[in-house]
Amino acid sequence: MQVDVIGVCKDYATVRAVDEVSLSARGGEILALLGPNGAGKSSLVRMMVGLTQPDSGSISYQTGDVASATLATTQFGYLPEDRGLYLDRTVQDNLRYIAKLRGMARDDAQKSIANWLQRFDLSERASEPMRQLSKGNQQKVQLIATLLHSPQLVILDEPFSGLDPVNQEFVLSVLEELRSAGKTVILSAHQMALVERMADQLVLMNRGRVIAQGSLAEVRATLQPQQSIRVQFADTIDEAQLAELEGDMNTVVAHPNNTFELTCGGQIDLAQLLTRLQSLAPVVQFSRQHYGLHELYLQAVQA
Ligand SMILES: Nc1ncnc2c1ncn2[C@@H]1O[C@H](COP(=O)(O)OP(=O)(O)OP(=O)(O)O)[C@@H](O)[C@H]1O
Repeated sequence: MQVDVIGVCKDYATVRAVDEVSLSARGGEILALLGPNGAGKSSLVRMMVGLTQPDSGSISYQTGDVASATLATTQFGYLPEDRGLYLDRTVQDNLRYIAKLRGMARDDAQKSIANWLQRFDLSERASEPMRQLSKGNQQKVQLIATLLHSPQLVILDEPFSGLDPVNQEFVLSVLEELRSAGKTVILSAHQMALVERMADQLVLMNRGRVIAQGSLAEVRATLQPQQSIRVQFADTIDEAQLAELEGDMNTVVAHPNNTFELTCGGQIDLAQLLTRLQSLAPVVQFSRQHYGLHELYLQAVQA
């Protein structure tokens, strides 16, 4: 299924929560929404699953040749930010209830529930009230409730929150499995290292707006992060000479062994910089630090 969000805005009383957001999520792809608290991620996903309506713009869904402005409950699974299962009811009762809401036949529901409980290592907890489970295990039951009817579109608001590293890895593998099965996966998350490993498309939001989107390489190109360069000269150099280059640099930090850490803007011409450095003394090492998603994100939202 393809989800197309075009120029969507959403206002609450005094705040524009979502501001002219456009994106396309496709089958067989994981799209990750990233952004600080209050960036508008939950407001956006709530509109994508039809819980609220955009004030302007449009959201449409395409399955094969069939386009629609709405989703049937069987077509999507949604993990809400404020989790919604009944704490006094057992794990099994909760999941049966959700399966019924999703239109599953009793036998299919039972099989799917048993299968997912086993995969999430919760089979033995099936008859316990939700309240007795740890936060992480409650979260796993919520995930099962989202996936048990095998929806084409899976939308997860912070699926990793409350999970320990082992369970985060497990959920990551489940999401990759969904992608391999051709499902459309949209999630919001704060765990950059996990997102960087799995997402095909990133949508970085801040104050309701998209500030960068695309693959990690495309996001990097859009944000043009600062470059951090390490240079080592063969001989001692006159630091005053290096300082003359400082017009181009944000910072120059000296280290032992004629080594310097240079920080400069994203657009600097590295070949030209190297030539200029070589005019000071022979350069024996010249390397650029690789920025991961975490650093890109921090630079972007703190700008
Ligand atoms: N129901 C609501 N009524 C009024 N304001 C709201 C409502 N829901 C969200 N907001 C506001 O809209 C903005 C975006 O909030 P939203 O929850 O979408 O952000 P988020 O990116 O999901 O944040 P978080 O990472 O903290 O979950 C915030 O300023 C928030 O206070």
